[in-house]
Amino acid sequence: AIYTSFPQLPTELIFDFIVVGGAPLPYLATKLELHAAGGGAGNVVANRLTENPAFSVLVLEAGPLPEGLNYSVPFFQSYLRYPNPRDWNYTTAPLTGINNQVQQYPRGRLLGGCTSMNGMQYVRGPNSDYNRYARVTGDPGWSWDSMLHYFKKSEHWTPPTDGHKTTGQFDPAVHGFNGLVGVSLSGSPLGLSEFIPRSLQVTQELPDQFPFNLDYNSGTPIGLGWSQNTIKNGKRSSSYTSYLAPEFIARPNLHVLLNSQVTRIIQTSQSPKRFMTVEFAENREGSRHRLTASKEVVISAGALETPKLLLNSGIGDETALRSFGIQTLVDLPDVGKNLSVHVGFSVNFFTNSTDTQDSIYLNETLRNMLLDEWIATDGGGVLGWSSSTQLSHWNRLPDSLFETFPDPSSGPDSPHCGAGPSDGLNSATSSGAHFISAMASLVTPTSRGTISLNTTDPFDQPIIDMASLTTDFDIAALREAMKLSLLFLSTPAWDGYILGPANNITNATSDADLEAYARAHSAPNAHVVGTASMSPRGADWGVVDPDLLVKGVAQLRIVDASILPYVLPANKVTWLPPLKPATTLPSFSRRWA
Ligand SMILES: Cc1cc2nc3c(=O)[nH]c(=O)nc-3n(C[C@H](O)[C@H](O)[C@H](O)COP(=O)(O)OP(=O)(O)OC[C@H]3O[C@@H](n4cnc5c(N)ncnc54)[C@H](O)[C@@H]3O)c2cc1C
Repeated sequence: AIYTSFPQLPTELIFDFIVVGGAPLPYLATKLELHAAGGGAGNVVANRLTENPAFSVLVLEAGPLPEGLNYSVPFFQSYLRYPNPRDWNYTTAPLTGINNQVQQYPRGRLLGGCTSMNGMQYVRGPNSDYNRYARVTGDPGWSWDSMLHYFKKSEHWTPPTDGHKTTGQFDPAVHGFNGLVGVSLSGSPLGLSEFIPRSLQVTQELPDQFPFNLDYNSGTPIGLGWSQNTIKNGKRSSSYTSYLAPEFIARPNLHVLLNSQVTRIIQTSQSPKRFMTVEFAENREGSRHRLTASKEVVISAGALETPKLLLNSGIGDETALRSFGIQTLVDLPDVGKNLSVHVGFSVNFFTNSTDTQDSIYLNETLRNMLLDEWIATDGGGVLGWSSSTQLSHWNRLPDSLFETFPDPSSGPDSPHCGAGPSDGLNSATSSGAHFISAMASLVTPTSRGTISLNTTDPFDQPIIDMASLTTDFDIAALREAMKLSLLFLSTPAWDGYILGPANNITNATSDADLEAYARAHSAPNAHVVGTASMSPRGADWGVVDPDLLVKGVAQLRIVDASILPYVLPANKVTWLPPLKPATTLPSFSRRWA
């Protein structure tokens, strides 16, 4: 059952497992299935554990349910951005690499977490990155060959809503057809008349830089291919809609308590150290409640809240904890360190096409008409697709860059940058114009940030130091990524389609100009990981072992994105702070061609 407040929770219940927060990425979901015998992850853990009627599981979620059409209609994901009462509404610490900007940073505070409000792009990442996880942790269970089976197990490949023939748009051999997370190609006609054929033409005009890739989720993502999204029959497929679907919520041994933020986990034994009790409250002023698990506490609070929760519970760096007057119960210096996040921005061009997604943002009548269609056809039409892009590409950067810098990628099949043109601005706008956007996004960042306490009040946000673009490599690499994006839009394929650039990009003529442009327009994007990183069993660094148990503690597991030692080069910009593009047309020369 789902309860919305603590008094509704039946007092006679006893829980084997208490899960804090719930919303793993698809790839984490699969990993937890890999470890189903020993533990699990967020809603996935709760689902898989309660397959066994002998286990009783409680999920504690800080936020409410995702209610309302915006959470279900894929295209409306842009309307879920800041400010949103179901978002944590964070702001970053000043971003020293991005001209000291303080930026909004979105995170879902609702059941399903970010999977209930994200961009829905389904991108697994390269095989060599999983093999690096296996190498770095000493656990072959993290290798691509081990994971592929679980990717397939978690996935429910679904035909696009328009029923078009998908031969040549994906490789069925690498997909799963019987799992719980819906994945599909676009069923939307948007951009079909011009944008998509022109984009595909680029793969013929510049096959070395932009080869066509049948399926970027096959383990070798380089090239341009058809986007795959976690959408099922034109509706968002989140960890809530899939792993907590009504047939699972009906299980008598699965309980979800909403509006309950865990404020601390409390030590219950010294040798071995156990933290089996969770303390939680509805809000800052609310009464503190406590519940104790008999088998495990499983933390799935995400890469920002998990380290904060550990630190407030006395698990972290002794010196830092002492400065806040918190007694150190487990000295784990790496809690909150190693934050790794993609960074990028969108280069926007005016187009003379009106067949772009801007029309839907600009025209309320059209929007309502499309919504009527979506409702009447139960998910059909343009709104049944995420408001990002139908094609994506991933690229390696030029070898010349690695004469100066070591290559941070996991191997030759792993990209450094993710891009992909978008038919329209990547965010809702009222600028009155039509755009084509070229995302430039660095997906192998070498900058590392931190999450640290700001105060000891668990209802205060932590200090979120993303540290984006603070290494020489990162800024040089983003500059090269930007050149690639501009190159993509410079080919004859776009003749008669692109009118000229917005955002003054033509003023950037030298590398120094491009870097300045990147620093002025970039944002750390929404794919933060690494703040409670895995390391080999017995290592004196890291926070969890490869089976995700917290080092030095028994029966306490972390199963969210914070455990990944490196961010996967597996996505591109899906969120940007609101853009304010110029509405006049600057002069434009195709200098990048
Ligand atoms: C705007 C946006 C767009 C994105 N687009 C994409 C995309 O297109 N494709 C993609 O793969 N990824 C995307 N992502 C990233 C992806 O959604 C996240 O990486 C992923 O959801 C992280 O999962 P998680 O379980 O680590 O944390 P989260 O999804 O953040 O879940 C954590 C959950 O724990 C709850 N919680 C936190 N603290 C507590 C506490 N103390 N007590 C109780 N509950 C707590 C939270 O409310 C939340 O429900 C996007 C993210 C955002 C924000």
